[in-house]
Amino acid sequence: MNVSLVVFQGPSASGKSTLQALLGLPRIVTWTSRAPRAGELDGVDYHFAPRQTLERMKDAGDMLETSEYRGHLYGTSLASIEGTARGAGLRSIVLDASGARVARALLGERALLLGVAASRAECEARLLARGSDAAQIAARLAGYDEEIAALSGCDLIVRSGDGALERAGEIVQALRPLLGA
Ligand SMILES: Nc1ncnc2c1ncn2[C@@H]1O[C@H](COP(=O)(O)OP(=O)(O)OP(=O)(O)O)[C@@H](O)[C@H]1O
Ligand SMILES: Nc1nc2c(ncn2[C@@H]2O[C@H](COP(=O)(O)O)[C@@H](O)[C@H]2O)c(=O)[nH]1
Repeated sequence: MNVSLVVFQGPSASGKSTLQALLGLPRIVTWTSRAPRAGELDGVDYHFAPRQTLERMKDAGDMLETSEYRGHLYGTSLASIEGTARGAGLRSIVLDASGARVARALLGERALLLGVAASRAECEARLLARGSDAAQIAARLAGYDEEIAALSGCDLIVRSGDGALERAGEIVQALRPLLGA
């Protein structure tokens, strides 16, 4: 069975978006009610919208799935996933464990669930470097153990350890043949 969607899953700051960018596949952009971080662009990193907009989309049946994370609503629109369900080429997406389960239910083995792991200390240091304050770091790391445990549902787990980001490039090179990418 050919993979049509690579789903990146893992704790906050484990390196999901970094690996996704290095892999260089077309990305499915999801929706969020949280504010953009410095450098994040609307329509590129996320579709940023007020919670009411996401709730209206959900009520109208326009969302494949939604998830609450640290006081904000996130969701994958049906429109964004439509081509993938029809088999229109390999794409990637970053989702939490509940979203990954929905992708698996929709696409079966055509979804490759890729777990991204890093130690709690590595995630903490990366969150700090990203400019998160102590309360934000504590809130995000509160889910760390559960998010690591949830990686057991993934097809493959990669460790995005600290140090040179070139190591992440090596991970991606190892993945390409598996994906036919
Ligand atoms: N292997 C690595 N070594 C060192 N730093 C890394 C590594 N991977 C990612 N980083 C850095 O850690 C930060 C978080 O990475 P990234 O945004 O990829 O994580 P994420 O899992 O997508 O995070 P979140 O779920 O919180 O959005 C970024 O500043 C990134 O440059
Ligand atoms: N189930 C979904 N999870 C999503 C979606 N978009 C992002 N996410 C996950 O949310 C958290 C937090 O993301 P962040 O950008 O604020 O750090 C992270 O685990 C993402 O994987 C979605 O549409 N559905």
